[in-house]
Amino acid sequence: MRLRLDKMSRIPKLPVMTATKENKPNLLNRRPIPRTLGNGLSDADKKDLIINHTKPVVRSGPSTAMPAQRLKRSATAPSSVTVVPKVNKVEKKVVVAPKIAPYDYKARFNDLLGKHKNMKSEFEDLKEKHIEVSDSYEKIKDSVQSTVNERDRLKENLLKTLTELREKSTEFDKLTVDLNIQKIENESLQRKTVLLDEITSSLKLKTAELDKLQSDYNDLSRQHKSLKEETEALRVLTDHLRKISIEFEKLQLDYKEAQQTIAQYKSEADILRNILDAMHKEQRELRNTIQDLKGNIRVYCRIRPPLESELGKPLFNLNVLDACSIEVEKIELLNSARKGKSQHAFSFDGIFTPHSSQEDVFAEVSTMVQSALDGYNVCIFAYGQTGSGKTYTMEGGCGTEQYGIIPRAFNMIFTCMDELKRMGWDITVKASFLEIYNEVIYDLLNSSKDQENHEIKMVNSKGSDVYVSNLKEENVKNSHDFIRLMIFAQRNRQTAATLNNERSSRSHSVAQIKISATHEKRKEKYTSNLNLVDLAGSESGKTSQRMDETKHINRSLSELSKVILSLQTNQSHIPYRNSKLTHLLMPSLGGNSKTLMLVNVNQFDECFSETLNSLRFATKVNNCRVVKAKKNITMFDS
Ligand SMILES: Nc1ncnc2c1ncn2[C@@H]1O[C@H](COP(=O)(O)OP(=O)(O)OP(=O)(O)O)[C@@H](O)[C@H]1O
Repeated sequence: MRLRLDKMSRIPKLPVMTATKENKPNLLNRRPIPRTLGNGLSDADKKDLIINHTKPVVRSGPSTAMPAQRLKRSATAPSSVTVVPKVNKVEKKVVVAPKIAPYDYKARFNDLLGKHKNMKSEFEDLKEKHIEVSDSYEKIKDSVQSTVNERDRLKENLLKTLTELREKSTEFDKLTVDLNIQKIENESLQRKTVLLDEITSSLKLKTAELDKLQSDYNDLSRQHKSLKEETEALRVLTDHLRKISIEFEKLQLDYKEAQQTIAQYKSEADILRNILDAMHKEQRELRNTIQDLKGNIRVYCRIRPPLESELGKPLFNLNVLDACSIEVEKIELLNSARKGKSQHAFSFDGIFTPHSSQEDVFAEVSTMVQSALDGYNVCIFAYGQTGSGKTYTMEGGCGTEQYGIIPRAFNMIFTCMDELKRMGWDITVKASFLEIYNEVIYDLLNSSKDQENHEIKMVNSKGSDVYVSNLKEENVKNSHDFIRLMIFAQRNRQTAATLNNERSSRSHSVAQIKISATHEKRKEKYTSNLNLVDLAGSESGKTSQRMDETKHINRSLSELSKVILSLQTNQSHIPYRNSKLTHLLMPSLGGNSKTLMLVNVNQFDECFSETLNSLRFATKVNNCRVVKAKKNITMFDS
C-alpha cells in the first residue's frame, strides 16, 4: 500500500483548471476563421480586382502587391490553420500601347476590345483558379472540420482525463493523508504493541508468580489446616497422655506387682511343664506298655456287611461270642462230600461287626498311629479275600465319615503335630505310595507308563531300615496335601487296574509315611515309619482263575506268615527277603516295631472256606508275640 502511494506521489501535480472564460484554452477562444480564398482574398478584393481590370491602368511596373487590407488579414490569420496554397500571381505584361488619338475611336475601340479580351481571358484564368481554390478550400474546410472534431474529441478526452486525474489526484491526496494518518496510527500501534508485549510478558511473569504464590498459599493453607488438626489432635493426645500417664503410673505399680506374680507363675509353669512333660512321657510309656501287654502284633477281625445288591445271597452262621471272639458255623448239606456241621471259634484283639463304623475301627487303630508319632515303626495291614472290604477299611469311601484308616491316620498325625510343635518338636512328614504286583514294585506317585526300576535297599549297614530306590517321596504339610496325593495314587492304581484287568485286587498297595521329629532343646530326634498296607486278595489256588498272580500273592502272603512265625518262635533268621512285601515291611515287622493286622471277612456261604483260611492265618499272626518294641529315639549334639 505504502509502495503504491509512494509511486503515486511521484506523479506531478497538474494545475487545477477551472472552466472560466479567461482560463479557457486558446483553442476554445479562437475566433472563427474568415472565409478567404485560397490565397486569402476576400470578396471585396475580388471586386476590386475586377474593377481595376476594367480601368485602364498605367502601371510603372509589374504589380505584385496585394491590397493592404488583404495582406493585413492574412497576417492575422492563425498560424495553426493549415497553410493555404498561395494563389499564383497573375503575371501581367505591361504593354505600352501606342498613343491613340482621342478621336480615333476605332482604334480606341479596338484597343478596348483587346483589353476586354485580355481581361476576359484573365477572368477565365481567374475563374479556373477560383474553382481550384474553391476545391482546395472545401478540402481544407473538411480537413479543418475533422481537425476541429478531432480536437473536440481530444479536448473532451483531455477534459475527461483531467477530471479523472483531478479525482485521482484528490483521491491520491486523500489516500496520502489517510496513509500518513495510518502510518502515524501504525507507528503508535506498533509502539502500543511493543508496550502491550512488554505488559503481556510482565503480566505472564506476574501470573506465574501469582500461580506459584497461589499454590504456595494452598500448600500453606493445607499445612496450616493439617497443623491445626494435628495441634488439635496433639491437644487431645496431650490430654489423653496426661490421663494415660496417670494410668501408666498406676499400671507401673500394677505391672511391678504383675511381674512378681508372673515370675511366680513362670516358675510354677516351668514346674507344671516339667510335670506335663513327665506325664506325657509317662502316658506314652504307659500307652506303649499297654500295647506291649496287648502284644506288638495285634489282630482285629472285621466282618463286612452285605451290600444291597448282595442281600439275597445265602450266608453262613457267624456268631460274635464276645468283644474278641467269633464263631463261624456252616451246616454242610447231606448230599455233599462233607456232611455234618463245621464249627470254628476264633479269638483276636478285637472284633468289628458289620455294624462297626470306620470311626469305631480307627478308635482302636489310632493307638498304633500314636505309637508312630511317639517314634515307633508301625505297620497296619488289611488281609482278606477279594471283596472282603480291605480297601474300604484302609482307604474308605467318599466323604469324611467314610474315610478309612489311611486318611484318618494322617488327620491324626497333623492334629498331634500341632501339639508336639507346641511342646518344642520340629516335625516333617513325607509320604510315598507304591504297589507290588507280581513281585514288581510300581510307584503310584509316578503316572508315566515307563516306570523306573525300583529296588528295596538298606538305609545303613545295620540293616534295620530300608528304602525303595527311585520312589517319589512327597513332603506333606497338611492333611489336604495328603488327601490330594492319596487320590492321585488311587487314580494311578485304577488306571493300571483298567489296563491290567482287576489288577488292584491282585496287588499289594502300600502307603508309607515317614515321620522325622527333632527337639532342639532336649537334643532328641527320631524317625518312624508308618506303613499302611492293603494286601492282595488271599484266594486259594483252587478258586482262582489267574494262577500266575495267585501264585505270587500266595507266595508273598505265605512269606509274610513265615516271617511272622519266625518272629513268634524267636528264630535267629527271619526270612524277610523271600518276598518284596516282607522285605519292604521288614522295619515294621521286626522286634523294633508294632504291627496291626485287620482280617477282613464276609459272611457269604460261598466264601466260607476262604473266610476260614483268612481267620486261621490271622490266628497264627495273633499268636505271634514279638519282643518288646523299641523306640527309634536318639540323642544328638548341637
Ligand atoms: N464295612 C463296610 N461297610 C460297607 N461297605 C463295605 C464295607 N466293607 C466293604 N464294603 C464295600 O464292599 C465292596 C468291596 O470292598 P473292597 O473293595 O474294600 O474289598 P477288597 O477286599 O478291597 O477287594 P479287593 O481285594 O478286590 O481290593 C466295596 O463296594 C466296599 O465299598
